[in-house]
Amino acid sequence: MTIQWFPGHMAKARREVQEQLKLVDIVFELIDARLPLSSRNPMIDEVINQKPRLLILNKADMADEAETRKWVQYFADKGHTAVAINSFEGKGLQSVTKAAKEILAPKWERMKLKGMKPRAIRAMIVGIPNVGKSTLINRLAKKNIAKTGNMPGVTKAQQWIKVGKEIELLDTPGILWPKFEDQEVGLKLAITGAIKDAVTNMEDIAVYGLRFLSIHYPNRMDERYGITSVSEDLVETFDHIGKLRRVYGPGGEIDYDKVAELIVRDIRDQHLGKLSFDIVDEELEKESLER
Ligand SMILES: Nc1nc2c(ncn2[C@@H]2O[C@H](COP(=O)(O)OP(=O)(O)OP(=O)(O)O)[C@@H](O)[C@H]2O)c(=O)[nH]1
Repeated sequence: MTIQWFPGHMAKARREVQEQLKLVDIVFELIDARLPLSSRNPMIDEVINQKPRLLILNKADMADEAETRKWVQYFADKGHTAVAINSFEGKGLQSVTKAAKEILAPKWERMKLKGMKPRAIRAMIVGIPNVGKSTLINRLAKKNIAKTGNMPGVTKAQQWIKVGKEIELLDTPGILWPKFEDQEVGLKLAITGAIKDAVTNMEDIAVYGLRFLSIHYPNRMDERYGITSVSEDLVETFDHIGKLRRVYGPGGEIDYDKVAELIVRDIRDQHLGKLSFDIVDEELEKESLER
């Protein structure tokens, strides 16, 4: 689903999430395991405020496993529990319920001491578009009930989905906007397919992808394209890949648009393996320079 994020829509999305937040004990913040920073809503801390939160790194099947492990540790160091899952195949779902119970254990203990009857934990999922919110809801509910997206102007009664005995999940996820201000974040969202191609230039995405690979995954690039770096003259690199993969136009010349598409498709379809585009060590370095 494509959403145009105009200021009015952002304000409405935020209001809706804040209304839903009143109903729940914990927020499941869904992020893309390939982009644990770039796929987060820029205002998320403010929106969620002090509500307990579990970070869920979804699509872990497509991310670099070593990076994902480091990201889970990174968030733990910042005081957030994070789990990595694959909603598509339903892998790691038990870690979600287990972590939610652990996060809320002190509160439940306090309730028990006050003589209150134990009840199910109420949760909701929040995340940017395309991060897998509906897929996860369906997986947790074990049947197809989540609607994709919400319709403007239609107020829908909230429904609770039972997840085992101990968790109740709101059937409508909170959809918040991605980061826009940073061009690199935009390219990262585009290369993973989180942003629709129509709003981004395919050549820019391909060039970004190749440069990223040459820095972080040169061996994978070598295996696929027989090169480990991107030439100063981009035409040279595109010619090389075009010839290698026989991407010719009707006149026998290299078709650069198609070469760009091929590179992006190769990356998205994992022909270069599992890739992460937010790199923990880079982030830690940035943070240490800012200090
Ligand atoms: N490989 C993989 N694909 C996934 C996973 N989770 C979701 N997907 C795919 O990601 C795409 C988006 O999933 P949705 O569940 O529609 O995402 P959403 O966050 O509900 O999207 P919006 O309705 O746009 O807000 C779909 O093609 C899913 O099949 C996962 O863990 N692994």
